[in-house]
Amino acid sequence: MSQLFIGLMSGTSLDGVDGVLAEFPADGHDTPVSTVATAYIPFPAALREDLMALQAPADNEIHREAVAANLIARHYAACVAQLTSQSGIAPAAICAIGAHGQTIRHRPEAGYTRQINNPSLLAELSSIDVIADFRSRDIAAGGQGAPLVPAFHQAIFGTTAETRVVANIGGISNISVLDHEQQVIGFDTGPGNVLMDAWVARHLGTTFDADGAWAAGGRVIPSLLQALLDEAFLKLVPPKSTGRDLFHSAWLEHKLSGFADAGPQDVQATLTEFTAVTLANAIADHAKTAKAVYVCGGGAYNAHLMHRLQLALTNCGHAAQVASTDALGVSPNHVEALAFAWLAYRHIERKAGNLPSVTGAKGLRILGALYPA
Ligand SMILES: Nc1ncnc2c1ncn2[C@@H]1O[C@H](COP(=O)(O)OP(=O)(O)OP(=O)(O)O)[C@@H](O)[C@H]1O
Ligand SMILES: CC(=O)N[C@H]1[C@@H]2OC[C@@H](O2)[C@@H](O)[C@@H]1O[C@H](C)C(=O)O
Repeated sequence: MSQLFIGLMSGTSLDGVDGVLAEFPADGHDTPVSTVATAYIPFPAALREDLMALQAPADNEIHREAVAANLIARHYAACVAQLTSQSGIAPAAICAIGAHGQTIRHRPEAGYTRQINNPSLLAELSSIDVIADFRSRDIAAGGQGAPLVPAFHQAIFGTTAETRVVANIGGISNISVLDHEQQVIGFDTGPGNVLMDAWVARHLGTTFDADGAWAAGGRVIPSLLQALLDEAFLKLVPPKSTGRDLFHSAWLEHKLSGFADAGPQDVQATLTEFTAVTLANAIADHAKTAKAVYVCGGGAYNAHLMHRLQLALTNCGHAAQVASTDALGVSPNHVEALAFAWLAYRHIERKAGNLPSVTGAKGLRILGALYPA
């Protein structure tokens, strides 16, 4: 007998919610995990704008946050409905939903992080137990509350055969260094797609640079790349995490002052390089013996970025080969949602979901709170 869980993730790209319905062992072991169904519900443009506005302090936030949280819960419920109808599995057969919520503020140094959602409404609409608010307990224990996926990466991708890195390139990027001879290292490396998406929206009116084709036709501006790399967060020693709180449009505007003559396509090439170089530097500093870097998140579909990441690693004198998590049998699109299904499974099993070596928490903690169906 196995246990079924749903994982729902909507990340810093603010594009929509990824869902997976997955099967975990009945005995509490981490593997085997198998994906039964997947779904993706894009957010309408108006919700994306509301979520973007909530990333920064402004008027009447409590009301706007609550309204957006209800809408998030309704989109989450639509994603769950798609998973159950696609698979033909009844809600009553599903143990729980792990729902990440939408990050609108991440301030571990101030003692909080906020992932908006209405888990009660989601439980009401789906008739399935919901586990939510995964990050707060780790922060209560002195941790960053992020990144959380390294524990899951270790559980399903860890091996004694090689040291490997899993790099998640979503809105923000993070890495997990999986070396069976030492504790997992994991931290946010800086921007993933967030700056590239903002630049492309402004100049092409699209939500992202498909396959990195626009960036591939531009030239990297070395002095601008240096200006971007001159950021205190990048020099911090882990544990560390970040978000739109730091890497927002105003941050980019500030860096671009003095580059008024730079062509937009060259800026895009430089922003893509910035993501590749910050990832490569983090891997070179913390995963010297890694043989392979497996990329997940939407950035895995940016062919130009993948190519630049490989080049940046080679330029650092690193021998690792870059591939996507498809090579490990999990589609890059589904890794994060699967991680939140796994975190819900861990909660129900009353097992810890955090890694103190990654987040800096005082100890292992069971993550999340349960909202009964
Ligand atoms: N074909 C593609 N070409 C280029 N970029 C792509 C492509 N497909 C997806 N992306 C990028 O991936 C982003 C979405 O990635 P993802 O779904 O991993 O983000 P997320 O869940 O918000 O991430 P996180 O929570 O890790 O920050 C898009 O905004 C886009 O920039
Ligand atoms: C606060 C927050 O939402 N952080 C996200 C974000 O997106 C990527 C990176 O920054 C990571 O720290 C985290 O997400 C993944 C799922 C994590 O916790 O591992």
